[in-house]
Amino acid sequence: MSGKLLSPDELEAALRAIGAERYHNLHPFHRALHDGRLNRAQVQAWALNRYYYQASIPAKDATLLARLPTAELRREWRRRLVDHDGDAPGTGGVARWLKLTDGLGLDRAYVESLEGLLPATRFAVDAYVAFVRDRSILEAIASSLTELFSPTIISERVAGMLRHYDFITPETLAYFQPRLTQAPRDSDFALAYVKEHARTPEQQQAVLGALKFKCGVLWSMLDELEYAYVNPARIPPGAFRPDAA
Ligand SMILES: O=C(O)c1cc(C(=O)O)c2c(n1)C(=O)C(=O)c1cc(C(=O)O)[nH]c1-2
Repeated sequence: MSGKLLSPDELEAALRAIGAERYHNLHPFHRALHDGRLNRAQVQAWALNRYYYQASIPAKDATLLARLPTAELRREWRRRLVDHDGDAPGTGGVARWLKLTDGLGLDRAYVESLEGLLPATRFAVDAYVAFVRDRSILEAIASSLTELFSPTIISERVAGMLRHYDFITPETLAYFQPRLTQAPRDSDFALAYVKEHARTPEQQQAVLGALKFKCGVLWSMLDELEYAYVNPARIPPGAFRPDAA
């Protein structure tokens, strides 16, 4: 499908419309998480699976960084690596995510081993990393644009989880606070980039397709969490079992 050439602002509106329709804040598992309808084991399963997403983001950003053609772009993108990996042991977003899994009572070595992952988590996250590796730079940058919508979901999540779960504290949710400033900074850059560089109908459709793909990555991770851990729970063989942890 080619379609007509959109103005940069029409392209932005089309991207935002995709988020309004497809972002994972609309998924029933997220609604249940934020509204306090999950038990501790189900929150554990969410955090354990999301760990793989968090831990893979810097690898995804490193593959893109290596392909970026200018120092200016690389300088912008390398900040993301520092945000996630930190610049010393124990710092950065992945380390802060492990504070969440610690706080939920999960064994750190077990989380990091990835042994308890749901198969669909692995498929979805690996597909995202491969997409960013294999597609055009424009599509790779566009696929990060779900972050346009993440500050809203993160604010809802932090407020909702603190209100509803007695096993959640502000310290365990420390991961999310810096994201409220990092995500808008990152997505402002990515949005300006795609608005400037998607100059043909084909490129614009590719950008829109990249965002739809990414929404599907996030959505499908929640689909399997719901299938596996919400009654009637159908946990795949080998995946995290709360009763056995
Ligand atoms: O909590 C969330 O719902 C959420 C969503 C997303 C996203 O929309 O991809 C990211 C994050 N968090 C996040 O913490 C994060 O570091 C991040 C990086 C990226 C990316 O695609 O590069 N997305 C996200």
